[in-house]
Amino acid sequence: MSLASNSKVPCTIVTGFLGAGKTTLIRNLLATAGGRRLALIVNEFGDVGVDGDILRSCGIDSCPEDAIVELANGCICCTVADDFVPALEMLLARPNAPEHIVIETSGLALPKPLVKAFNWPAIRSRVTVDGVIAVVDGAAVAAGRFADDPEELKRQAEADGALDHDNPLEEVYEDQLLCADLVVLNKADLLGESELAGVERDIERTVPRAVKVVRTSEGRIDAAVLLGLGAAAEDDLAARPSHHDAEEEHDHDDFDTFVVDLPAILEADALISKLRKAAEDHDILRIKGFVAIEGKPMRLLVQGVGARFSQHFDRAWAVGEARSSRLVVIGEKGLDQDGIRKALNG
Ligand SMILES: Nc1nc2c(ncn2[C@@H]2O[C@H](COP(=O)(O)OP(=O)(O)OP(=O)(O)O)[C@@H](O)[C@H]2O)c(=O)[nH]1
Repeated sequence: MSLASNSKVPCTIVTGFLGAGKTTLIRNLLATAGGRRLALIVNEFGDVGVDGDILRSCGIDSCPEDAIVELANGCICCTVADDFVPALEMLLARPNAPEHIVIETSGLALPKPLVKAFNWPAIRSRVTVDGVIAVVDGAAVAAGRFADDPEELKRQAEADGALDHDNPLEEVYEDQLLCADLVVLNKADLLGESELAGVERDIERTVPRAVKVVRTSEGRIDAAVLLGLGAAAEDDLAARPSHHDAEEEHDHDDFDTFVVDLPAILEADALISKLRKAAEDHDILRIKGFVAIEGKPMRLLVQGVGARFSQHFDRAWAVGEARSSRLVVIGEKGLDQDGIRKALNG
């Protein structure tokens, strides 16, 4: 490695589909980073910053709150010039410059445009992509979330003879895997050995080059495995094919997001039942946010991935903080916003 590349600040890009466990993995990484001075860029597709809030509340000395930049409301792959590069420059200019920068992309972001940005003159002499880590929701892969729907393909073939209308989820999932230096097969706790082996085969079929796959539960993997891969991915773009290589620009037209503000909640379990039913009825991909329960001093963090929900009180409402309930909903284009709002407000 040359002297110049030695002096570059290594950056790790954490990618992975909606709800795969990126924030959970990064929380764990912060806790095991062993005093290394870190900074974070956290990107959300929906316009309520939930992940940044979760990570800020970790209270880890080596990653103070002001070293965490949140870029909500869209995918950073589309706002590289306006948001991502300025955020990186801002972190590099901090008086206590970070030793390593971790970037959590939104679950719908394509990692390749971000890796490409590391070749921009404004930053190329100062940063390098230490590695792209793709977090995979093992349970979602095993359930066929990212596979083409054979029925739909058949229907389209009969309608217009076209066979190229892939599942849009598959396209995002594959783009993320194809860019990876390390694949973290997460949610292993939800799968048996044969399902895990099946998901591993699926990953190997998708990624033509040899990429290490490690199994995890709750993103528990030592920081030493994640940081220091030394990939310099920005010098190696040709090995990372994307479904969007031929396009100047891409969009995320296949997906929709909106925010639901809820009235006073009396009881958490009843809310979760309602959310689960709405997620099933409307095929919602992701729901997350904070909820105020009447009479409770703590706020409830609600997380839904497909129809799987979890919730816990994550911290007390601060003095003067508005106690409101807001959830981000993400799904494929055509989500029935009115129907979902009605179901949740009813
Ligand atoms: N059972 C199980 N649940 C997990 C695991 N890892 C994460 N989760 C849960 O999955 C949900 C989503 O986890 P996150 O870490 O927020 O996922 P994410 O990839 O950051 O989500 P987005 O940023 O919205 O794309 C949360 O409820 C987590 O507690 C795991 O290994 N096993």
